[in-house]
Amino acid sequence: MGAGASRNAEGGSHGGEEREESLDQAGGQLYVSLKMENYKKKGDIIPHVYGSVPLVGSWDSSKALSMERESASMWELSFVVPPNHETLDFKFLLKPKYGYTPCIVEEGPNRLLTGGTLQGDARLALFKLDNEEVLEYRVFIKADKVSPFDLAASWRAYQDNLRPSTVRGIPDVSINAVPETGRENGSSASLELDLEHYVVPAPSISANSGLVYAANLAENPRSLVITGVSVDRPATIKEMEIVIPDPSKIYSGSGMVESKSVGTFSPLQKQDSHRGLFVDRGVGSPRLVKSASATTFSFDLKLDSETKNSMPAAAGAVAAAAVADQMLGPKEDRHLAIVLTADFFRADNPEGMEARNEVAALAMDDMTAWMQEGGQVGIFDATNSSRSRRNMLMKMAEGKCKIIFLETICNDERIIERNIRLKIQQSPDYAEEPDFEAGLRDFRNRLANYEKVYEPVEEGSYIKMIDMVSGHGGQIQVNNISGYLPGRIVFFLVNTHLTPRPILLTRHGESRHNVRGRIGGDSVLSDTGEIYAKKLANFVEKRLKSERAASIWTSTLQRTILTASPILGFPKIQWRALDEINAGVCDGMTYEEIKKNMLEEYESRKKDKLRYRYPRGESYLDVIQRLEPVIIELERQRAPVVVISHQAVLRALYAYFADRPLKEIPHIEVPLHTIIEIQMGVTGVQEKRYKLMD
Ligand SMILES: O=P(O)(O)OC[C@H]1O[C@@](CO)(OP(=O)(O)O)[C@@H](O)[C@@H]1O
Repeated sequence: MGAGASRNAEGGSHGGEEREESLDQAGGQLYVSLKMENYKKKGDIIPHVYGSVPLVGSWDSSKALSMERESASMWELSFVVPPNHETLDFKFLLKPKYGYTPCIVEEGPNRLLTGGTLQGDARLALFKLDNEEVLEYRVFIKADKVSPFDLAASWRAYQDNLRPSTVRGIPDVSINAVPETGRENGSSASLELDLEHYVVPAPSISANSGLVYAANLAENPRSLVITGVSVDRPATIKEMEIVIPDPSKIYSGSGMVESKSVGTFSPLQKQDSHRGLFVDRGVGSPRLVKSASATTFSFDLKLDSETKNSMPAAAGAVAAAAVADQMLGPKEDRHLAIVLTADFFRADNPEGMEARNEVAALAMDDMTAWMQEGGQVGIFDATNSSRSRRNMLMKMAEGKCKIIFLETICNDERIIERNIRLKIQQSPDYAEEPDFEAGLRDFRNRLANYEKVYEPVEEGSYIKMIDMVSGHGGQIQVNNISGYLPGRIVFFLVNTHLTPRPILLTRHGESRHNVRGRIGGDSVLSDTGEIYAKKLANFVEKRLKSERAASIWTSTLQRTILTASPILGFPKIQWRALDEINAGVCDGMTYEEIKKNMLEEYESRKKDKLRYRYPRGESYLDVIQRLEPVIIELERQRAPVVVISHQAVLRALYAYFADRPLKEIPHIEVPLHTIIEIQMGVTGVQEKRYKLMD
């Protein structure tokens, strides 16, 4: 493992107190490595470990952790002790390879690890067999304080070397191999083969079930979906966009993030009644509307401007950056626009050109008006492939917003071909074209027309993303970009992609605190919660059976870790950022108790649940802010992720993907024992819910 204060069975310390303390502060955890050595051949007996924490069976020998054979004579087991368990009592026991009995517990007192130090000096484990024979094992115990980064690095090393790690239990990063004997889920926990059986409609308030959020309709070029003009096929496709921030609107005197919103503006939205308002899930944006006629469009903008005093759905990442920008960045960069390029009318069609410029100007006007009302980052979604068009936009933006052009270039014929096909299949542009081949011809002609007028961006501030779609290699060029928020936008763009993959969100199984109506805390699962954990494992096994690269993310609280524990065969990663909202002084209380003993607090929360911060705890806005790295990491992942977290946290995450307004977040329904599947991909974001328990 990586750096860390290390103590071995001899009680020697390999790291100073100072180092240990700094690891504690960095969220270090105790990584325990146990080895047992015995040269006598006892192949039918397997050493196990059981002890005082749920990870090692809570003194239930049937839940003891089995050690792995490291060599002919050596057995090994590694695990990470939950941060809340300062002390770990444990013992070794022997179990037969087949069946549970006899189960022979080692002689002598319990072994005790306190704060990383082993008490006592028991370097032998003695087991009395039935025939009075004593079986002797040499014991090696090592306890290291490790940071989550060390654990993540160990997982990466595992991936690089394709060598199964023996780390098990509940580390920040762990891998549970699927045992040869298969799962031991009880029958009450097994699921139907057909997962569709468990599908339930999303609650009406979320209103997004079955609805496609038109996020990034095609990887390249996004804006081509808005056109209906015929031309030839180019070898490369290019596009650009602009973003506009207004940090002045996002920072209130109270020190909280007050507002931030991101919008996507397409010139064609003004004239094409088929088109929906684009939603860029990555940065939050105006709400999706199914029909974006001029009226709907302005109505939608109005909706957004009404929320100008609130940050839009889970835009914590950008908001944090914008707050910093406000404090640290240049004051003149009030607004920022990202402009898409790649035109759709023929250059030799003067009427078309005029109409096109007119709608572009109208959309730009809309965007700047929206900014005046509180909008911060706007995405001007058009092709803008000629210098003259870009000049026009820059002139219009003068004194109103800062423009960053975003040009994406794709030289990969296969990706272009895939996108063209997706476009014909899924875009409303071709909804009324029954002949797929005719659609293809039309679109290829259109692309050829873009090529004729295309002039690479070489002016102003720009970001060029070259061949970055596949996730392998590629290049990003950044010119004349400064300020915290533009920097964060670059960071976001580098990490985001449209590879289709599901994200499964679920709360932990019912906890004992849930049963008693107590908030927060770190209780274990109720019996019902344990059944859910098994059903979830069953579900994940079926749903992700061919997805070996998938991973399971939990918080650092027991109820999520225990919910994840029956899931086998996938790496598990703990995130402190996924911990439940910190209820501060109210932690462990029921809502009734808060009302009775702290009426003012109760009322304040009721009045403004989003901004209310528990004394010595957190607000929803705080939770949203701390989710930034999780969101970026979820955007970056190309394989499925199962996120097992908590009510408040999942409300915020869900709102980000479903593009729900900020003010709704604290009230979004995220029931227990329900899986929300978010399907990410080139056609936007789709949602499906599964309810595993009645
Ligand atoms: O913001 P509210 O609606 O109080 O919901 C958050 C609460 O949900 C709870 C359950 O009441 O979350 P969870 O069980 O998912 O960890 C509390 O721990 C938490 O304080």
